[in-house]
Amino acid sequence: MTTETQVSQTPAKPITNKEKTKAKKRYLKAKKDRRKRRKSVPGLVEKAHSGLEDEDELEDVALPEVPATEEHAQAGPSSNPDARPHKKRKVADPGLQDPEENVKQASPEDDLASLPSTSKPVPTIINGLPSFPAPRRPDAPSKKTLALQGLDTALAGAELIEPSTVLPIVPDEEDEDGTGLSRRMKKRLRELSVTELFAVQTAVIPMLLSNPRQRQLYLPHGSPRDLCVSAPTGSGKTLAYVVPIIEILSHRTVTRLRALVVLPTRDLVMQVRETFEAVGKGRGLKIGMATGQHSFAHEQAQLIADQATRLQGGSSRVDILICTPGRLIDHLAGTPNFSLQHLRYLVIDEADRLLAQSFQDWLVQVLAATRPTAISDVLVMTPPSLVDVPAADALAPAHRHLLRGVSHIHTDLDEKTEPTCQKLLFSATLTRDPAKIASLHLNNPRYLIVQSTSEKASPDDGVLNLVMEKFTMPASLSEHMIVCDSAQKPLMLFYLVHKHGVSNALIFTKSAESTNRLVRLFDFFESALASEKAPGHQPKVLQAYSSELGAADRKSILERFKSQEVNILVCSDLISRGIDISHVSHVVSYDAPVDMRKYVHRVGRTARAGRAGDAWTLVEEQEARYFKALLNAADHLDAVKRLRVVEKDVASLLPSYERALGQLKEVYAR
Ligand SMILES: Nc1ncnc2c1ncn2[C@@H]1O[C@H](COP(=O)(O)OP(=O)(O)OP(=O)(O)O)[C@@H](O)[C@H]1O
Repeated sequence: MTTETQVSQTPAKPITNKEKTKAKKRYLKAKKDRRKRRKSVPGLVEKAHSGLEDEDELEDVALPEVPATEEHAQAGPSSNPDARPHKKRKVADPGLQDPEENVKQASPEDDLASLPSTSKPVPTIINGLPSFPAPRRPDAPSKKTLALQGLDTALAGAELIEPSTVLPIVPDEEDEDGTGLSRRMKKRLRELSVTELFAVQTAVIPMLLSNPRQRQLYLPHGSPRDLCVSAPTGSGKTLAYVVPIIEILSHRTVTRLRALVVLPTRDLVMQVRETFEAVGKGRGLKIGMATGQHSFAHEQAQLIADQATRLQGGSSRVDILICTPGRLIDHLAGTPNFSLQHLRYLVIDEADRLLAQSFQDWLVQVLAATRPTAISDVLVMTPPSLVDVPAADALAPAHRHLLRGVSHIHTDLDEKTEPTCQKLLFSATLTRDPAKIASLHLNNPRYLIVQSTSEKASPDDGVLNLVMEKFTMPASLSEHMIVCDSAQKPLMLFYLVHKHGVSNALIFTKSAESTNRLVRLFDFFESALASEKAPGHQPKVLQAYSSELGAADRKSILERFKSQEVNILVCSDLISRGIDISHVSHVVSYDAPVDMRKYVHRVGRTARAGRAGDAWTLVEEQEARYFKALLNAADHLDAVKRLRVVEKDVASLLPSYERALGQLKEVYAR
């Protein structure tokens, strides 16, 4: 302690300049010697790098000796003895140099000079070891490549059908045209004004009818191939499945539930039922519906002949059942003898919408019901009062092993039996989701895509368009959009109605609230306009159509619209899918759709079966970017023409509009 204090207290002896110079000389000499020694001992640099030398030495060793480029390496450190020592730079690319190698880098000028004309990075040799070119980030795969990755092989090999394809129906000769249609069916179709088959029908009908084996009701030793069809709105998908089902089921002797058609809404069920009734007229097939419109007991009585006896083969009053998924599940769970074992066809129309509905896992339950279950399961599912007497009654071939009391010894010669249920999926916007497709357990499926192919298009393009949601629109459809302030939307609608002849129209809004408000304003506007015009002026009749209305009201409104008593229906997306009203000549999206699928289905309510139609979308200014991006992503922006409306275009409507607005405000104030 004292020593330390003493030392610290002793004043330091000043070092003279002469002594400083001597010390420096000694230091430089030692340094020079060290360098000489190091040059004579190869591998010292590496040693230094491994931390055996002190930092000062490392710097000295590395700086002049490591060239950054090949040129420097070849020239060697002595090629330019006058060159200024390079400044130490940070290693720019960690992939190019090991950051731990504290080596000197070339100056930027040297870098540029040393780059070959191709400007590609040149391997650098550091002390004999090559350094590799800087790793380059590979180009991102194109959207096309990504979209085609992991595709279902059946989808990748989809068959494309040109939308303009038609096939005239030759009335007299049976199957002269290769369609497999009977003379009777051709006659019926002509009575219904169907004189030619549309594109989707030319592909689907022969596929289901022309092979005699396919016409059988049971195919237990070779299940039929399933079918997925994507075709534009209004292209005739309904007849594509209704006609073959009627043709094949007409050969049946006993009534069994052999065709099940699942649709997303009650309105669609009724519409498809009408088509079945019309095409199957006089064939003796019984067609039933299950939508929940009637009481459950009433529906049970309509569907099942014998609910009292437990029949393993099931019991059915109908050959064809058209239903919504919810009610179907109710019957599977709670209707005795309701069985899907005899199903020959399971049709899922508007398939993408239905597959998106997870309601009680309806699809899993339906598929399970088509397959044979173990006898123990049958007994568990049977109401207790019926357990004792499971009477065998015409089990489907794939279910025969469940037959009680009949012993069967299995041998190697037994062929495996499968249910004969053939799945047919239809949509204008078929799903591309591999998980959803997988959930259907499709049997060796075939994909058909109705889509125009340009000469330049590759065979992949059709599939790619489907996968990338570039859906085909009806050729006879004209599309327009008006970008306006949100407050101007009602005025723009009135402008379309009165200046562009928008009538026989469906107007889509985003909510029931929006529908009600619009209908009120429209009524006020029409009365105000009528009071201004000549006495003969006929105001337009507009009616709301929403889920808030009862089934009977909705039916009556649709009928009044079909008979053109009502000129315009204002509705939600409830009827944006599938509804077929031939005289709809205009569709207005009063509130712009939020996705491309919705857009496709809405505009598809017009321009059906080759008829002309116009679709209009009112886009609020703040939505314009999003809406255009949506169309652009589907390669559809160019098809939608922008209509610019200026003040003078709407000037004559303004007085009535302002009066109507005043009246609406009063109503809401109350
Ligand atoms: N071959 C045909 N000849 C004449 N009209 C036809 C023919 N096929 C279908 N139609 C008519 O075309 C209209 C549209 O048919 P459908 O409702 O089956 O279309 P869709 O493809 O199911 O449309 P969406 O995808 O909108 O449900 C119907 O009115 C139908 O009667």
